[in-house]
Amino acid sequence: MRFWSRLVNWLSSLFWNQELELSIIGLQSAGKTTFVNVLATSEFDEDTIPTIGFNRRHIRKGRVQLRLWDLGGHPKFRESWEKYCRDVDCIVFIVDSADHGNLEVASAQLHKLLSWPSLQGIGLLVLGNKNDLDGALNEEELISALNLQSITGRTVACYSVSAKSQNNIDVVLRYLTNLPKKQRT
Ligand SMILES: Nc1nc2c(ncn2[C@@H]2O[C@H](COP(=O)(O)OP(=O)(O)OP(=O)(O)O)[C@@H](O)[C@H]2O)c(=O)[nH]1
Ligand SMILES: [Mg+2]
Repeated sequence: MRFWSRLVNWLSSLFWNQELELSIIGLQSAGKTTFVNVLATSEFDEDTIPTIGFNRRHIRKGRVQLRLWDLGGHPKFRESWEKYCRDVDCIVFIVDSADHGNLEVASAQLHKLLSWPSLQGIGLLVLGNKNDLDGALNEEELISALNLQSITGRTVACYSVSAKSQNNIDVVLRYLTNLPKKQRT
């Protein structure tokens, strides 16, 4: 029975709308809410306020409905990240790639989160945001600074983006809307 219902779900996903559940995490001020707003409206809105807890957002892109958890990055909200990442299809980690002083903390928080057994195998997309700013790390430098090469047992992708100038946002959107559901290895 389980097999048949899975087969029917898979076949329908080929022809009808797909839903993808994503969690957007990262330190405070990395630009998570800004990024989600840009995905939704294609416009940069400078007037974001720090996210308290989380925002739930649903964004339709073609056949794909993105169901997002935009989580607060302040230290007091980080303990709850795992709870919102357990059942997602992909974890999106956003980092301010020009904020060199916070890269070590960002890396530590990311690896701490990924060590949860409940998150084993869930795909990871790392976005180095704010590449419009001087001194922003490129993708290669980000991979090294966040020690992404040490991550095993899951699919990892990394892009340098700017929510402000919308640089590479189309590439990220293409990546997300082509993700298979429950991208677990
Ligand atoms: N220069 C530049 N500034 C950006 C970019 N993206 C976001 N910002 C700015 O960064 C600041 C923080 O953005 P938010 O989107 O609120 O950050 P957040 O990660 O949601 O922060 P929390 O909700 O506190 O976790 C705002 O002033 C944004 O305008 C970008 O690509 N470039
Ligand atoms: Mg926010």
